[in-house]
Amino acid sequence: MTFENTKEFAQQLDAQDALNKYRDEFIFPKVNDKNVIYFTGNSLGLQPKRAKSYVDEVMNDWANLAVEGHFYADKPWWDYQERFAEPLSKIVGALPSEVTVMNTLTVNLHLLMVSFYRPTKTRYKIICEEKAFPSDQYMFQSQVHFHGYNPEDAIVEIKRRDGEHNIRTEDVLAKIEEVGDALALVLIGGVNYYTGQVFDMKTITAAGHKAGALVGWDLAHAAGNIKLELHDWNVDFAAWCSYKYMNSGPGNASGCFVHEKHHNNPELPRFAGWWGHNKERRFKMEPTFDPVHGADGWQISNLPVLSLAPYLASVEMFDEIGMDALIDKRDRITSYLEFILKEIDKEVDSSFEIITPSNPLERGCQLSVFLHGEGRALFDYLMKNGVITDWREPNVIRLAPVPLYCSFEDMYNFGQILKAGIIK
Ligand SMILES: Cc1ncc(COP(=O)(O)O)c(C=O)c1O
Ligand SMILES: Nc1c(O)cccc1C(=O)C[C@H](N)C(=O)O
Repeated sequence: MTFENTKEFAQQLDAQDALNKYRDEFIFPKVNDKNVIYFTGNSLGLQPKRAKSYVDEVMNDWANLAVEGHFYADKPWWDYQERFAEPLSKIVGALPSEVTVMNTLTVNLHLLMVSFYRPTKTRYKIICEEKAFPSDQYMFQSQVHFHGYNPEDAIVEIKRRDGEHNIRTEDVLAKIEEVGDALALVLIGGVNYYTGQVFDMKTITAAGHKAGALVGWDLAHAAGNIKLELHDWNVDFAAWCSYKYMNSGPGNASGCFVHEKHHNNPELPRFAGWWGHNKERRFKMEPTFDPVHGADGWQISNLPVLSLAPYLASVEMFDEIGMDALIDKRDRITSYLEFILKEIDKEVDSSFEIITPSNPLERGCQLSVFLHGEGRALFDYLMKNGVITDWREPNVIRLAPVPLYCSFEDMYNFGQILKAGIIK
């Protein structure tokens, strides 16, 4: 499709966009009395207007029913998480029994490592990506220490080639083969937080299995952003946070995936708690743990229903729209933003380098831009002028035009503000 850098053209794209009406479902912060152009849904999604009524419902049930709310609320609290199974399974490409919601992302990765990182004297290495999100690096290091291994030896990072911003699939596959019999686990961010690169999860999962390892994915930047087929790709486990593309609110609950092939394995260790115990018998207060079938069997504590409420509101909105429609708009709006950036780059005496892959199959909605000719002053200018983006050292701004609430006109307006900020 050929694009034009004009307001009229952007407005025409908005008029043709079936998702444009969802923009009105979100609350935008204002700068100078105008809605901001929000590019940081990859860090914290905007608040869906309908989230408040879901939270109010729990607050009212608590006020009116108190402890009885566990069983007699309209949405009883004791199995509140089961409402997520259907919609969430469609978002991540899983069976309903393979997903659950609980805890937070790094906590869940640690808990899943209990089951899926079981190093032996000879097979103990973990393959991850170079410059993984710091929390993942700390998680790896502490897990490896916990098992008595040396992180420098046990953690194998896949490097970028000199002068390249993204990791090549062929290099991941070569590293898996090289580590071979020593490889216990492959665990990579499905979408890299810094560059927005999408990894070929299907191919990498198959290669990990071929080497005799297990394969998990950190889907913080993938869930609700890209098409996932976790069940069909035969992924062993995965976890994600819900506060980014799934708009559930700051620090909110995480989601987990455990492939059904692991559900009935009595050998698999896990850290247990009463919320993972046989649902029908949970309140019989029995002494021996009998896990619920499926990913719910990894639950530990009774759930923070107040925080699940906005997550449920959001997941139901995804269910209404469907990932295919979302991804269709995502590709159009991301390509339009890419076009705008290139147009502005031609018009000004500066130089931007988009370090995210240009192939739509290798990216979600994030474009990470290296500002060669500009520095932090440009980022500050954008923020002051109502463009909410984020700055990552040394010189990168990340722009995520989230298809649920960003408009094509936002992209055009952003280009004009960017140009004024550079010429100034
Ligand atoms: C890839 C990745 N992993 C882990 C985290 C940490 O998540 P949490 O603080 O919810 O554990 C984040 C985001 O903060 C992330 O982007
Ligand atoms: N969760 C965050 C927070 O509470 C404060 C600041 C940033 C975050 C983030 O989520 C960062 C995000 N994972 C990233 O990709 O940079």
